[in-house]
Amino acid sequence: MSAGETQIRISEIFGPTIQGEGILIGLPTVFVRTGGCDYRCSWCDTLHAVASEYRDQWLPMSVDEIWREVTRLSGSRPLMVSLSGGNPAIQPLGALIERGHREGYRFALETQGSVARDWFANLDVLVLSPKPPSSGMETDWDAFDACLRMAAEAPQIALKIVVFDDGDYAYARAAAARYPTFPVYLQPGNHTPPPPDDESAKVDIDGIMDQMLWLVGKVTDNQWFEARVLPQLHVLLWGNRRGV
Ligand SMILES: C[S@@+](CC[C@H](N)C(=O)[O-])C[C@H]1O[C@@H](n2cnc3c(N)ncnc32)[C@H](O)[C@@H]1O
Ligand SMILES: Nc1nc2[nH]cc(C(=O)O)c2c(=O)[nH]1
Ligand code: SF4
Ligand SMILES: [Mg+2]
Repeated sequence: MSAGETQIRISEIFGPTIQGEGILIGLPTVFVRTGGCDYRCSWCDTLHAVASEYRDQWLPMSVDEIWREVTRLSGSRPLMVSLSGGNPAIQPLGALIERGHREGYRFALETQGSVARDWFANLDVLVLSPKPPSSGMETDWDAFDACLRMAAEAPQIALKIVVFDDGDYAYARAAAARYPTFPVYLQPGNHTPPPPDDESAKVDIDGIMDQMLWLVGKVTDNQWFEARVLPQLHVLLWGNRRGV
């Protein structure tokens, strides 16, 4: 590593798998998951990339090192790279995106919208996932708007909102009404998120299906015809396993 070279805190890099959520669902993707988050959602399904007790599992990596792993996993064939976390926006990812773009890769970023970066402008897809009341977090809409301003040039912007209950549903409707031009994806909450130390933790698929049916009933009963309701496909396929 040369002096001053950018280091990015990485929790895991995995794939190719399919994108299991939201606007890119089904698309072959390599995931680059950064470590660390400025939020602590009560139901976070990725605590191994959030909680400070897992910090020693996060490796500082250079753009070169990350890129070598992405190209190894993808067989050097350009595909969609999803930057997730934790909150990937708290890491310096601009140079990584530039590097990948030079080789024809595309980049999507998943973030809660609490931290805006100028390099959002270079993303191909920005997925903003503001957190509803059941998460225990409060949305700073000024910060959220700043993220949108930074990404004004990004070709695709989508909202993805997790819904566990009526309060979350009302929040999702209000958030969507604030940003009527963006597609909105509603995602049923997984109420059995994996404990970080137990990769084989059981998932309650029947419960998630019930949640999905309830959510579909809500949008159809309320005639919210712009909303799209999608489950976490990777959870249906592989349960609470990590790295899929
Ligand atoms: C783990 S987060 C990482 C990126 C970023 N911190 C965020 O929250 O958008 C990726 C996505 O998973 C969703 N998610 C987290 N825990 C979940 C759960 N228990 N059930 C359903 N979706 C969940 C988040 O809302 C977010 O849309
Ligand atoms: N297949 C798959 N799709 C995903 N979509 C969002 C994910 C995430 O954890 O950010 C995720 C993930 O971990 N795996
Ligand atoms: S913002 Fe995302 S990564 Fe952070 S705690 Fe919430 S769901 Fe987990
Ligand atoms: Mg996940």
